Amino acid sequence: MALDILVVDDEPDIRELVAGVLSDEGYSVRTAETAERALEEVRTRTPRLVVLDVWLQGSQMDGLSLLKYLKSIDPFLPVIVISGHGNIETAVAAIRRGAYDFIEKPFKTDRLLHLIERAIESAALKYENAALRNRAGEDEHWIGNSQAAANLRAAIEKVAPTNSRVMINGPAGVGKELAARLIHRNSLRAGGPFVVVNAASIAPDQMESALFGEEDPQGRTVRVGLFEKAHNGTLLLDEVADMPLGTQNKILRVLTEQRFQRVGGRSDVSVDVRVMSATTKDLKEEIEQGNFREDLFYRLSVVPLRVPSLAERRDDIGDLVSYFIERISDSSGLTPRDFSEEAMAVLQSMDWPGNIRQLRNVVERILILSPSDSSRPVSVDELPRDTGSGAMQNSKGGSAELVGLSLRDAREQFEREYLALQITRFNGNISRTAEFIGMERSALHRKLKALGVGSGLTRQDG
Ligand SMILES: Nc1ncnc2c1ncn2[C@@H]1O[C@H](COP(=O)(O)OP(=O)(O)OP(=O)(O)O)[C@@H](O)[C@H]1O
Repeated sequence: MALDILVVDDEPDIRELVAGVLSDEGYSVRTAETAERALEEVRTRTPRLVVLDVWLQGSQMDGLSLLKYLKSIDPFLPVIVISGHGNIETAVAAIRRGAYDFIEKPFKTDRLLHLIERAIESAALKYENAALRNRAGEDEHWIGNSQAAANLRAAIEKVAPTNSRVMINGPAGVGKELAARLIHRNSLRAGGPFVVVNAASIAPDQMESALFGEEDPQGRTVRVGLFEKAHNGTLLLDEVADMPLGTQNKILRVLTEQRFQRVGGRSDVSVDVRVMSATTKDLKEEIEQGNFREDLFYRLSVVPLRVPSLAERRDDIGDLVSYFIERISDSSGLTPRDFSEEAMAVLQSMDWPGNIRQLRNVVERILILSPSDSSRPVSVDELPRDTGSGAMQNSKGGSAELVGLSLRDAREQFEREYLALQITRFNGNISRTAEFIGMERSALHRKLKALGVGSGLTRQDG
């Protein structure tokens, strides 16, 4: 996708020369002869780079003020200042106000092109770092060789280069956002931005301003919207079912016309954005209940993709665990450890309601809690018993650890847990416990002793 550059210069020769050279290099170029005209162009769409002559004849607003304004709407927007001979002081002032660099007239076009490349690279790094900071710890690799994972990977590769709108459905933490990211990375828009908006985390009355940006009564941009930030790239509408109905209308319009107006604005902003959506909800049901527009659903769901839950692809758990061990130990310096066969068997028998995100958290927690000198494999005892949402219960509702044990050991373990629970429940009273479980008091005593249960629990014996 051609990068969008705005050239602001009052001298037609320079404007045309620079625009011509940049077009030849494959950039998409807009020009403005005054600061006011530049503002209009920026209003139509925020460019990816601005070449600005700060000495603008015939403009009401001076070049430095224009620069200040550009920086206020996007602090990372690279601006290269052209300065006339003898204007070095102004150029230095421009750098202080956030310009990337300056170039003095007359200049060699090669040098300008070189500067532009460097400025775009440096801005891309800044955007990327900001995105990384927002998403610290996120991975980019698609792990999984199960049939379900392989099918999905094939679908991702197929749909990526098509530019079609994709609707990704699946339970929480299953990798929907990662799937969208991979589609973007494998698409023709890979060089453009990938922007995510989570509809569930934005207040409904802020949604339109977040998506479409905002203008003040003078028509100046006070907020650049996410649609505009995603120009030439991809916008993921995450938790799209939570989008307010009013906003759904407006999105529908953008999808049809690829243009919109900022909140409070009058002029049209035109963008080229591939829109993808993700949802944990059944949108057909949401449509029936009147929460989601059917026409929008069909627009968004040109290609539907379903990401299966982790419980539907247990074969991937081993690979995912190894992957997370490597990633987490690399990024945080924790000592990597293997998992014992029994511990792996336990992980593979869990329900994982929080899916891959939960598995990753469990691995991380185990590595953090590992003794610093431990090189032995992670044992069943080290697995967290409760992960906040009952994950360590397997699908049959049984105790997870039992899966890794022989029948004899499992029976013993079960008896131990069962009796400890009953004794706690009867407040340490052996007689009541014995009566409830249907055992002789003396037999229960013997059993508890043999299993090593109850010494601290038997507070009263009635
Ligand atoms: N196939 C995979 N291989 C490696 N890591 C994965 C895979 N799928 C998901 N992950 C990781 O699991 C975590 C959760 O994934 P992601 O945020 O994409 O899920 P989600 O379905 O979008 O969740 P939510 O519905 O809560 O937004 C992330 O750290 C992601 O990198």
